[in-house]
Amino acid sequence: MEVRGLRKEYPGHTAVGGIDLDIEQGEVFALLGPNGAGKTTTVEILEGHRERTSGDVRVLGEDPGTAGRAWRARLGIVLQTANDAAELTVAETVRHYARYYQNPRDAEEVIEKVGLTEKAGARVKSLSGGQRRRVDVALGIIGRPELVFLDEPTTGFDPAARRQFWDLIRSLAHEGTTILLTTHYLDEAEALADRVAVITRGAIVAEGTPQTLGGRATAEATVRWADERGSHQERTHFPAKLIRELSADGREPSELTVHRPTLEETYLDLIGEAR
Ligand SMILES: Nc1ncnc2c1ncn2[C@@H]1O[C@H](COP(=O)(O)OP(=O)(O)OP(=O)(O)O)[C@@H](O)[C@H]1O
Repeated sequence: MEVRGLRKEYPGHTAVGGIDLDIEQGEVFALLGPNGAGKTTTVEILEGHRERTSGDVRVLGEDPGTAGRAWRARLGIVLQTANDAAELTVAETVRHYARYYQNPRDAEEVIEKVGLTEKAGARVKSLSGGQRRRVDVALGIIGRPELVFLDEPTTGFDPAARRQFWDLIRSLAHEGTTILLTTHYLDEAEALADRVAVITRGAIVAEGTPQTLGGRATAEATVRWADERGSHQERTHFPAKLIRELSADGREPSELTVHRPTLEETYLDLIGEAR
């Protein structure tokens, strides 16, 4: 996917102010940013669900503004919640959506992948919020999409369901599916994404791997340790050198830790929020 100079203007308000993005096939890419930053607007333009004001956009080789049904069938879109089929059971709903695609995944397999096998016969409307969200995910992947858009996919999931969902995303990526995800959970971005971009006020302020975003990997480290004189901490760009000095002549500094900014701290710095 290639995006160049993407802009979306609303009367009196620029929601997306000219962003560039390149996402490779098979990549898991996370879009991070505070409420109102422009993530959903961007994603909806890429999905072909919203018109852009200007900029060049290519998704699976086509312009989402003009691409047709055949293109759409190659996408998997996890909507914020498809409640229209709530009277149907989980299995009926998934089978129903499968019929829209030429080469769908097996419905039972997808239900199992999202961890709803025990609820396959239950009506969608009887499910909990997190279970419904899993149905949304099932519907997003039933058509064997080449590219999946996930807008805050794990909101409302319990911790075990999130871990299970992460495994599912990893297995899709392993099969070569491209994934574009928005999330407010930094641990989710760190666990899943090959690359992340931070968007704030309609602009991308940083982009990179979760490990290196915003200079994280080489940021000043805080080294903490203790000795007979008490606890110490020192900030340094050269933690290994400091530790070599501390452990000279065979001493072993106790309670030794090296802390570099977490993804969350880096993110909060980037969006200009005080830690
Ligand atoms: N139809 C619209 N008309 C006018 N302004 C809009 C419209 N849709 C979105 N906006 C504005 O565009 C900006 C970006 O919104 P968007 O939904 O893309 O943010 P977001 O990053 O997805 O936020 P969140 O994390 O809350 O989902 C916001 O300031 C929003 O108020």
